[in-house]
Amino acid sequence: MSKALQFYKYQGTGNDFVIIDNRTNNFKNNTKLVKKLCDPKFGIGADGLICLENSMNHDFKMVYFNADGHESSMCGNGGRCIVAFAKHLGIIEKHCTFEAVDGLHKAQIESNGQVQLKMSDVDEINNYDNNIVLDTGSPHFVSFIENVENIDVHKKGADIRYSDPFTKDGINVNFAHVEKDTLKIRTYERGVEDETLSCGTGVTAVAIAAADQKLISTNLINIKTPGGSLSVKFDKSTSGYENVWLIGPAKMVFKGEILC
Ligand SMILES: N[C@H](CCC[C@H](N)C(=O)O)C(=O)O
Repeated sequence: MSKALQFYKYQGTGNDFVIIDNRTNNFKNNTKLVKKLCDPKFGIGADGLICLENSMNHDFKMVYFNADGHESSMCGNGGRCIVAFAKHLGIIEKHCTFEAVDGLHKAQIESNGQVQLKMSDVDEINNYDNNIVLDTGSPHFVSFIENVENIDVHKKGADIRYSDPFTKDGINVNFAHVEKDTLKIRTYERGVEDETLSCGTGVTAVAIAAADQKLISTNLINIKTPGGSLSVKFDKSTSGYENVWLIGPAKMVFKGEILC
């Protein structure tokens, strides 16, 4: 017997998510169900699915699933969207602290509706064949190139994501171009296994990699993705980067019910 599931659809610079208010714990996730809900033909369609759940000591808890149905690492755009959703539900006003897979995140909603999300500190940055590998809550491979418009992101991204040493755990692959202090980025996302219009942890990774490579001279960076504009700010720390914030829009597109 099918049951009606209430859901909300959000997007943050075109990275889109099914969001479920699961404070009652009624939504029993499984890989097959999450994959179907994220499917554009047999379900709602999204890059990922997010459950908002109760937390003992903080405003709420975020549980993130990639479109392949598997629970995954931190989602920066999804983190900004769940904050906007928590405000919609009346759980928070302007500031919040929530639990996620990579620890606690502070966030605040600006008067223009943009959401500032505090990301994890970055303490390890590795070079790999003139590229950069780092983790901003999700693992990222960053390649600075001349022309991001013409690259085949799906093919080149999959080639790297399924190559040793990345094939076992996967990695998100970002192609970026620096123009003065603005970055243009396109991302192949693990777990979507395709290019997404934007990737929040990816944008954060590229901004920090550009600073670490001294390709930019500021610590407040404007980033253009195919889905829209984001900003990243951070401070240098003794071991890497801290006070890392991802800033940008997070919008409810629609809400609905789906039989499942
Ligand atoms: N697909 C990513 C998680 C979501 C990242 C992205 N949607 C973001 O905004 O950070 C991974 O499996 O590492």
